[in-house]
Amino acid sequence: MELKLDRLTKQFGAAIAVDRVSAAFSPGVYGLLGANGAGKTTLMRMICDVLKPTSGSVIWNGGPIERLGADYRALLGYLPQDFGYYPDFTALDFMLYLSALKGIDGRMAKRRSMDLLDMVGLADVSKRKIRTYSGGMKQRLGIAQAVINDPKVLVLDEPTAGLDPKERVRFRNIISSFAQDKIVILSTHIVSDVEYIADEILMMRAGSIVMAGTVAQIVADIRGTVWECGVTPQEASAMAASMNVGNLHYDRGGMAVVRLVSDTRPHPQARLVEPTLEDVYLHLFSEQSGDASGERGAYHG
Ligand SMILES: Nc1ncnc2c1ncn2[C@@H]1O[C@H](COP(=O)(O)OP(=O)(O)OP(=O)(O)O)[C@@H](O)[C@H]1O
Repeated sequence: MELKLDRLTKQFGAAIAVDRVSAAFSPGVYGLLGANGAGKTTLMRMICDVLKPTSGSVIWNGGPIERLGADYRALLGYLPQDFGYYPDFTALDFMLYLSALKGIDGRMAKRRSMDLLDMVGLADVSKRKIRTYSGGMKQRLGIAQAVINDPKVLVLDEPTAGLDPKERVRFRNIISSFAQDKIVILSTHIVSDVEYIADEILMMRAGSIVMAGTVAQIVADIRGTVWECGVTPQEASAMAASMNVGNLHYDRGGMAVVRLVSDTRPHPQARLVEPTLEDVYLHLFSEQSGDASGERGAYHG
């Protein structure tokens, strides 16, 4: 079971939204991390065969998906960013409706719909109209509908948008439980959404995958360059203006504690600290970090 992207490219007029992305996915959870506009949605829409690439291809088990057509879509589950929910349907009716569209027969559809609604914690409210659901409940319904056909490939585009921290945790746990024997690709710009559940992280910037690997591999890349130091507020402002400062907070004594990425010791009091995925993200996506894709070279699978 393998999904491959081969120099996948999408151009809108003169703008290149996705630029020769190559990657290979086997069962597991992949976190596609990138700032707004990095090209995540465009990439996912091509993976789901709802947007034709300008060039390059998506290959499922050795065959380009444009040749597989409906056979490929039958093994795909997709939660788009702007998912339409039919507010006057109940969750159960909505699941049954989608089951019918996917050719799942009546009795089986009902059992599976109820099982999935139960799994995402909506069994008790399955007969309530979707318009009465909170954002988190709608997102959980979004996941349930995406897996109604027991997909081999599950693509979730910013599935945690609008969720509170508790719902995010719940959502991550649901995804982890679904992920066995499936390829799950999940896009987000929130590091903690994927830090704990992704087997592999793909960092996307300006249409390219600029880094890929396990959290440990990615983090190792900047080990020895993440510093923390306590400085005066004036020093903190000067550092923020000229260096790649990530987190900054003021302690009770009025001193600033600055966390930053720098190849050299940024301040006499600075001490090296263990890097996190958030440090890598802030480093890659900070405006001052220069062209990280050029610096590190785009990753082509
Ligand atoms: N249909 C379109 N026509 C023209 N430009 C587009 C179209 N879709 C996307 N783009 C452009 O392609 C680039 C990538 O957009 P995309 O939505 O894929 O990014 P993203 O990483 O998913 O961001 P977000 O998290 O904001 O959705 C952006 O510059 C966007 O304006």
